[in-house]
Amino acid sequence: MPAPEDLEVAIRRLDPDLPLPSYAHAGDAGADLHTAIDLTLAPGERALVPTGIALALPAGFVALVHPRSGLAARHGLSIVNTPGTIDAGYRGEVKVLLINHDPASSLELRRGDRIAQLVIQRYERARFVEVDELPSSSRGSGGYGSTGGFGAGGAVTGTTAHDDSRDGSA
Ligand SMILES: O=c1ccn([C@H]2C[C@H](O)[C@@H](COP(=O)(O)OP(=O)(O)OP(=O)(O)O)O2)c(=O)[nH]1
Ligand SMILES: [Mg+2]
Repeated sequence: MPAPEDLEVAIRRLDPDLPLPSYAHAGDAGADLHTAIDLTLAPGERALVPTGIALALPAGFVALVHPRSGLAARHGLSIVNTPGTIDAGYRGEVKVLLINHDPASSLELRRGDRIAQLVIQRYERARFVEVDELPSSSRGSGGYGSTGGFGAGGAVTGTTAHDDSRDGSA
């Protein structure tokens, strides 16, 4: 049931037999997206899955493609590029880059299954202003566990983390 304050978003159904994205409950942030195809994902396999819709978001809005937590918890299904970014100017089919993270089980999805959810939100465009020095802050360049985690872990160091030597804080 649309509320008067709902944002109007133009949508094209590229697949006339699939339902439009819909919110399961009032107050939900995510509208569920459906797969337009049957597919089976082997353990570790990924696939770019069509949803049968195309959008024209109003200027200043973005749609983010998020995983559904139930499928993630039960089957290890996620999205490789989570959250996927649907730009306001994009007019092509919305697709979902699914991945089966389960180490042992294949996952079968049927056309029409709800595979992901679309969260539409406002965004800011930045004007990047180059400076020689950034304003100081209490965090500074501390990150990657600098405030402590669980167990004995401290800040992450080594080649997989950000190389601090490039920002002068090493
Ligand atoms: O999960 C996604 C992510 C993106 N897109 C579409 C809409 C988006 O506007 C476009 C480009 O996405 P992105 O900018 O993330 O990809 P890119 O690799 O940077 O491609 P491009 O060079 O086209 O910007 O692809 C999807 O349909 N699903
Ligand atoms: Mg891009």
